[in-house]
Amino acid sequence: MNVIVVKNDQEAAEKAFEILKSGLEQGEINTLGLATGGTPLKLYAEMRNANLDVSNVTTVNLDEYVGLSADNEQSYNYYMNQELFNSVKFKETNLPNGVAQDLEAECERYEKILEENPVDLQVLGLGTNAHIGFNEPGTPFDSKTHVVKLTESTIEANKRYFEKEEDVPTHAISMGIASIMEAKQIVLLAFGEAKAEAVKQMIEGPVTEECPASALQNHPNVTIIVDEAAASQLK
Ligand SMILES: N[C@@H]1[C@@H](O)[C@H](O)[C@@H](COP(=O)(O)O)O[C@@H]1O
Repeated sequence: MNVIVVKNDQEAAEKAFEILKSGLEQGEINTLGLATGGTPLKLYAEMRNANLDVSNVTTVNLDEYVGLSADNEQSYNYYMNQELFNSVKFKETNLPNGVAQDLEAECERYEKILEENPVDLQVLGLGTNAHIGFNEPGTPFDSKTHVVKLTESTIEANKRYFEKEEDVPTHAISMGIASIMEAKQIVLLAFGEAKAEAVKQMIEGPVTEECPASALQNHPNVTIIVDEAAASQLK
């Protein structure tokens, strides 16, 4: 794992953007894997301001809440349109459909998209319990796209984006750990004291399904960009 410690989230966004830009310039990125949450916001601002030509690039997102449609402001579909897709024109964009009638069929549909569009560069955030995508502790490392029951700790951490805790969906559709590990290159960002324990376990802890992000220790090309607060528990 290549670990880079930076001063703040702006510096992290610039570093991640450099990696993305050089991959695009070298024609290495046909499919870009994207994440949501607060963490990648400044990276998406860099992308909006850069005049990138991504007209040949397909995107795939990690996850979506079950029960939220694309016009719901809390949905990840809505977030991606607002933060990126309305301004940066990709060839094609993909997210799971959180309001699909048949969720199992939706997972299969999404996994097929991933098979047809192998991810060249995957951007990841990190949950406070070390989840990646919405793969909570205990998720098998061989998991593909699946329906997830969110843990109390994730609902607690994510309620800041909702009016009240009861509004946070209890389930999500997420790319599995195995789906994420298929990416040729991974860039994970994490900021703030609240992520410090998860960062430590991801990098220095044992590789175990109890710590989903520890799977990344087995990936051949991972760059972790953290600010000083998130790095504060590293040896
Ligand atoms: N499913 C998302 C993840 O993809 C995200 O990386 C993480 C961190 O969120 P934030 O960046 O808002 O701290 O939690 C959410 O639950």
